[in-house]
Amino acid sequence: MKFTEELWEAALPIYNQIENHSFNQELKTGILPVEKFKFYIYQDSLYLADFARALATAGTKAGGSQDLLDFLEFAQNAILVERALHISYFKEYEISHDGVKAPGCFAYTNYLLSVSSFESFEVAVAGLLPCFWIYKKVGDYIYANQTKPNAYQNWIDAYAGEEFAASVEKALSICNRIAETASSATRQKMKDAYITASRLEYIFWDSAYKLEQWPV
Ligand SMILES: Cc1ncc(CN)c(N)n1
Repeated sequence: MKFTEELWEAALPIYNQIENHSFNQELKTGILPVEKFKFYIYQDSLYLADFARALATAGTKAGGSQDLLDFLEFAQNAILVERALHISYFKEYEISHDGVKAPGCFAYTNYLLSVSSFESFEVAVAGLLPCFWIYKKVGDYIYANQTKPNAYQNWIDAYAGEEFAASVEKALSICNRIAETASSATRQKMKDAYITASRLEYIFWDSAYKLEQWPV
């Protein structure tokens, strides 16, 4: 069994909750209230800036230059490709640029920055993997089951698309390769990091659905 298959099995209950979350169910049928989508897009724009930093930081820990290049390319895509999608939504929905990270976004980005800064390349890669893989799975699921026409079609197409799929395949293959030579203690830490990030993915959707705010 590939290591990533073990990861998938370990976090499957969390993934199922993400797929069934009202945010994704309503995105799928296009009935998600626009104010929740706007909240999500704004939070995600804050998320992507730190996600890119975490990817670049993880890359500096890679043993080989190809892995470094791949992580730098992932970081670049997070800013140039995923952000481009956000920019069009910022215009369409007139989303303003002022605001702070909600608690869910704050927790998730801080985790990614911390795992990429203070853990090994192996653990950092596993901690960053849900950002790729869960989005791909959610994108594919929504694409296959969506109600058409759907107000959120561009978002759905981006994460169910081939360009994103190629990055996900690359991240999965790096993770499998480095897990092969990792000790069992490191593999356990990789699994823990993967599960933590998967939980934070759930929290991020949930935060958007609830329009989560800090206590005042
Ligand atoms: C919260 C979150 N996680 C993952 C992705 C996909 N890179 C994203 N755009 N936002």
